[in-house]
Amino acid sequence: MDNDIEEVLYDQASIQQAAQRLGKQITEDYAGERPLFLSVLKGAYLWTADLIREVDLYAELEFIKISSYHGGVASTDEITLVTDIRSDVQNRDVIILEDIVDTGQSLLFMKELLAKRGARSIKVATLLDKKEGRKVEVTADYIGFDVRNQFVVGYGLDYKDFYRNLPYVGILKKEVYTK
Ligand SMILES: O=P(O)(O)OC[C@H]1O[C@H](OP(=O)(O)OP(=O)(O)O)[C@H](O)[C@@H]1O
Ligand code: HPA
Ligand SMILES: [Mg+2]
Repeated sequence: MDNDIEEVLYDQASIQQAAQRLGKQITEDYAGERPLFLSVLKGAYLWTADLIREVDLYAELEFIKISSYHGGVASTDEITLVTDIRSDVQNRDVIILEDIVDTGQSLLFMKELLAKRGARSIKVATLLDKKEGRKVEVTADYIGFDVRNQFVVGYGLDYKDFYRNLPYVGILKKEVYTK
């Protein structure tokens, strides 16, 4: 797999540092509260595992599965809710956990869904923020790293459902998806 990577952007150590930094911030910001972490599958599974272990709060964890890329390198602009949560988010302080915010459409979908269901507050902690990719206006509150407008994989992020198990985030060589 390493041969398919143009450049490693963030290795395990820098991702751990980002998790520690954001975990500490969330712990301070939510002191005395019991937030609900909502991890967006599949991409956010590793980030979720690392980030929440850096948070010292009575927090709950739920998973929701949505999809828009269907394995490709571009958003289909259509969000499919694959697996919903069963718990009630009404009056809850929800922290959405994402691996990446790119066009922003997945995040906007999530925010609208939670708002409609009566969440008290909604914040977002993302490992990567690709601001140049935005098609809709939406922002994250806790950001690990800003990335340029290139297709990245690893540490949860996929191309055709592969590369999620790379222990780092890297730029996928163009020839891998243009051939
Ligand atoms: O800001 P956007 O352009 O909407 O892109 C961000 C979303 O796209 C990816 O999910 P994907 O649809 O690939 O599903 P996956 O997590 O199962 O890979 C990623 O995990 C985010 O959830
Ligand atoms: O750059 C990306 N890589 C993998 N998945 C993604 N989903 C949105 N942007 C990306
Ligand atoms: Mg994907």
